[in-house]
Amino acid sequence: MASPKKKLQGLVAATITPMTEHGEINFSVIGQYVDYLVEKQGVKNVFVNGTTGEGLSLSISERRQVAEEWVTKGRNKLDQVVIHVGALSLKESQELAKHAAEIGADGIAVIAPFFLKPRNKDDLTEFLKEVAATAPGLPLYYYHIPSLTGVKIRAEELLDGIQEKVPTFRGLKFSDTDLLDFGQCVDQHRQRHFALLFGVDEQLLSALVMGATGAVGSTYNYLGEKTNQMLEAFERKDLSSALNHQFCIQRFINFVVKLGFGVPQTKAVMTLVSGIPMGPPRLPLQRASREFIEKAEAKLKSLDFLCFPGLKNANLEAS
Ligand SMILES: CC(=O)N[C@H](C=O)[C@@H](O)[C@H](O)[C@H](O)CO
Ligand SMILES: CC(=O)C(=O)O
Repeated sequence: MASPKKKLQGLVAATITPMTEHGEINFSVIGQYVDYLVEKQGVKNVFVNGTTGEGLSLSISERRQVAEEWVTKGRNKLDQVVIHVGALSLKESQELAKHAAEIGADGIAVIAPFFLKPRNKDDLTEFLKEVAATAPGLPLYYYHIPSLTGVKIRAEELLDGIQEKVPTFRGLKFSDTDLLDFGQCVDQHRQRHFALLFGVDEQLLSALVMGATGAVGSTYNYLGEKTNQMLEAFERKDLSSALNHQFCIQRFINFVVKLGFGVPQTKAVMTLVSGIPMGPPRLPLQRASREFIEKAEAKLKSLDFLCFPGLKNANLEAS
């Protein structure tokens, strides 16, 4: 049975899949990437092969290899490695779930199949149950991201009674801006101690107020330290500092969103900030433009000055 003791909390970085200029996975930098997250960003949990990791654009064999590399390189360094195993084919999801269990991952996450879609909560629960059954020792998280899957089944409804059907169910990653739905996930399931992880980084503070137990996101790769400061301020009930941190994060995200922000741009920003080459994305995504990179770099430098007074960020200077 999935161990109930290790609750997934705090920040979870949605990992990028580093690629070479030729579009192959660049496994050689993952060890360095783990160290960077832990040492420079204070982030000790990862969510592998999700949206940011282009998980659905990788082959099953690549997904297995990426998962293995994170588990291996993260050993004794990371707290939890959660592998996203969602796929259009139940068989593929099951294969990936079984593999995640074999390699010693700490949990699995599953998005709703998004081509031939579940019609309702029961169909979706059935799918999750079948995936979960192949990894009975691993906590399972539902990955709710309706803007990308088009599956709009409300999370609050899905949660209702799910543990009776999927005993390893432990929570969800909620990547949506519907705080009524998210709030009701918290409110109606207090006794269950689910991990309710928010996935819209620019709105995390609102979700913390609503009772989020943690967050999974792309920006924690490079704004992890900053976001941790927000979490700490929130913990000590210093809402005005927490809000200042959130606004600082918003200023950057708002700026890049206006330029067009997605996985290719996340890869470029992470390369810039960490110095670790993330490479281009895989088709159909196209690499970020030179213009985007220059503007994002200038913005990061100006925010460094505005939001981190007295803090020298050598990583930015070096890029
Ligand atoms: C659609 C998408 O990729 N969402 C990510 C996680 O779910 C977020 O981490 C965003 O990248 C982030 O909030 C910036 O908008
Ligand atoms: C953001 C996130 O959780 C993902 O990339 O899957």
